[in-house]
Amino acid sequence: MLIDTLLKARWIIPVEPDRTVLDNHALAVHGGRIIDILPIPEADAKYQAASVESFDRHALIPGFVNAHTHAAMSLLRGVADDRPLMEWLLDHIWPLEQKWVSETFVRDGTDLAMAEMIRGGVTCFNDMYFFPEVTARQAARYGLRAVVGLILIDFPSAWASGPDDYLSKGLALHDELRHNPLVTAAFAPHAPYSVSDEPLLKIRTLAAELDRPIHMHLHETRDEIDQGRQHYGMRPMKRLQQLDVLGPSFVAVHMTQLTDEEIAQFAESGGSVVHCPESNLKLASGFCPVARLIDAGVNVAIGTDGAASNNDLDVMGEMRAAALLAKAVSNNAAAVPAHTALRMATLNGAKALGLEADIGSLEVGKAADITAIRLDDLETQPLYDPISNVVYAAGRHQVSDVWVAGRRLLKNRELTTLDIEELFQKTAAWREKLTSVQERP
Ligand SMILES: CSC[C@H]1O[C@@H](n2cnc3c(O)ncnc32)[C@H](O)[C@@H]1O
Ligand SMILES: [Zn+2]
Repeated sequence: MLIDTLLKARWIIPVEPDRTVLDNHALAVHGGRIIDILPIPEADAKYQAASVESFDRHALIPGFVNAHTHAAMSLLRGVADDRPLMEWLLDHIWPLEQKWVSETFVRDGTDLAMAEMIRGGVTCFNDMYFFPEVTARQAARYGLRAVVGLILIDFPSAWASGPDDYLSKGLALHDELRHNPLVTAAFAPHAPYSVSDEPLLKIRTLAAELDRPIHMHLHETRDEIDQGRQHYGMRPMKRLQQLDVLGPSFVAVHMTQLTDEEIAQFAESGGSVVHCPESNLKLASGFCPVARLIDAGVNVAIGTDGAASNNDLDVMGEMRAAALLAKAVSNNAAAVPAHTALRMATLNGAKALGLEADIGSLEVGKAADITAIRLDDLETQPLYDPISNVVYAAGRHQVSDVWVAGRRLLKNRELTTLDIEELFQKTAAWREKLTSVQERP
């Protein structure tokens, strides 16, 4: 049988259904999907392929899913380090965004972020930022899978004049994306302290009607809980419960402040949590109780948050940090073992975004969203257990190749769709602009 591509690999780590690692197997890819997984000799006998590639020192794994980011904020990397969330946001980031965010800012920032993510093995990102139609257009243009946030925040921005305008622009974008094979939409109300009840109720209804996830920052810091108590007389999660916003399509980002009762209630709701360990550490927001959430049955995925709070978009780094932190926080070295961490960074992200039928694991019928990781480097030798080395030893510099829907976006560490020199030039120009403007009397 003639197919598009045969990818032969020393190891294939499918993630689903279990911890199995396939030795010397091949992935048969046709029409952007995995149509077969079989031992190399059988693959050679069964398929003729337009392209045959051998990854004899590599593991092929499902592409990473960055389940929470603000891609365009890569242009703000390092502008306001070493501050707690509210000071960072209110005194630095929001004033900068009010001044600089535009269609071109989002285009150039998203391109930079996508280049970084592709080189880090990410094949899908869940974004929340202004001008989401620009993020959607750039993702489709350069071949990365994305879920773009139909954002809503109570205050006006360069993108929308107020809650109703955010909603109508979001709905128009959702309509535009209906038949897009790579880019879909999720409702993205910013946070409990920045979105009032009325728009939240509208989002609840629309999300149910259109069968879209609701992606929101929640219980990020102690300040957020205190503010919720003062303004609404209750903790933010309770308010969302009362508004009936929680449910299986709800994606709560951060969740560092949780009582045992809230963990049980969130598990009962069927929602997902996106854990962003490095952003939580850097902003000193707190620790997400990942092991307790997983024990309660919650689907926990992994996100980087934006490059202004992290300051990178390295999902492999987050995956490792998530595994290590979970052990320290739960005082249990067995918490979040390597395969669980890998699953959080792939399949659980896909589940949170409602994309698990299509991506998140290497299975027949799923899209060919694949990442190749070199395991013959100094840093990844000796090798006893490929999953251990992928999670605990390898880093994003070992990512050699990346495919999304069968299209190769990274070839032996070279980006195939984005021009790196152009990215450097545009990024330098933004840095110049942001730093050269001084207030004159
Ligand atoms: C409405 S667009 C998204 C909005 O979120 C801001 N943001 C970035 N990181 C965080 C975070 O960790 N917590 C809360 N808000 C964050 C970003 O600057 C945009 O204004
Ligand atoms: Zn965020």
